[in-house]
Amino acid sequence: MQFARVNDVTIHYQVIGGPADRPVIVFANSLGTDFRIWRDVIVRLAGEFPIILYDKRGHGLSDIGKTPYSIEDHAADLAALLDLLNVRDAVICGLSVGGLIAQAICQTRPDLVKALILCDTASKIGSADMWNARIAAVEEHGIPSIVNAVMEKWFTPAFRNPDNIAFRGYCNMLARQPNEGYAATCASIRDADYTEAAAHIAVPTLCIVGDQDGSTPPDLVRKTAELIPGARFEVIKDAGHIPCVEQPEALSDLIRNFINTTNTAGEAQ
Ligand SMILES: O=C(O)CCC(=O)CC(=O)O
Repeated sequence: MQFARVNDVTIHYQVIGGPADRPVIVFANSLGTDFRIWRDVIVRLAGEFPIILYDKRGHGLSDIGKTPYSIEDHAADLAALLDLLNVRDAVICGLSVGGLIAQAICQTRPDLVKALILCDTASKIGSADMWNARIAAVEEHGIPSIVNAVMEKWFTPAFRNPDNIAFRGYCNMLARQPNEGYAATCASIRDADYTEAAAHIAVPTLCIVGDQDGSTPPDLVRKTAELIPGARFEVIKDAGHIPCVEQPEALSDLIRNFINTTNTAGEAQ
């Protein structure tokens, strides 16, 4: 296990070595998850690319830190971690709030970003009312009280079969995140809007969405892709909000193909 101290929080991360002449892929996960959600993608891409995974503050084995947070706080943690690891020009693959963090870091630290993969995310996610209701539910009754509702957005009905032990495991993953870190991250999503910034993204970008995503549906992700100059847009079949869990092969193929067809000068071919 690897831990780093950045911005007064302990961050849990993992580095998986790969060919030095290939870009580093940095995976930033979604609300209420830790970096284990990428496992089935990592086993497919390991050996082809160096890989970095991490738990954002308030999630997994990372500290909760001082709350509330902003997306810029999350982005500053990731930037500090990459500085510590001497990483520049990475491909940042962000899922949902991880995609907001990727958009933020693109603005604040463009030297760290060679390309963006925005997975099941948007330039703005949800409304203030929706996030305030979610924060109130978590503060009053804890994350377990919202697990069933959230799972309907995360996964397709086929995956939500009660006999699917992986489904049970991901319910546990969400329920066991710290309430305070989860609620603080909800507030950071509520307050983030990268709609104006999207037009200024100057790196090759791939936007991906599961066809049954209930949190950031295909139309929302398509609209975000349309705001970003030259962005590609792909839909993964039979997936909800977390395609790295439900359709890891399709997602890995899209990531590999995107990187392999993006030249070192930073232009999509
Ligand atoms: O998944 C995220 O990072 C935020 C978007 C969302 O609303 C997902 C959820 O419902 O948990």
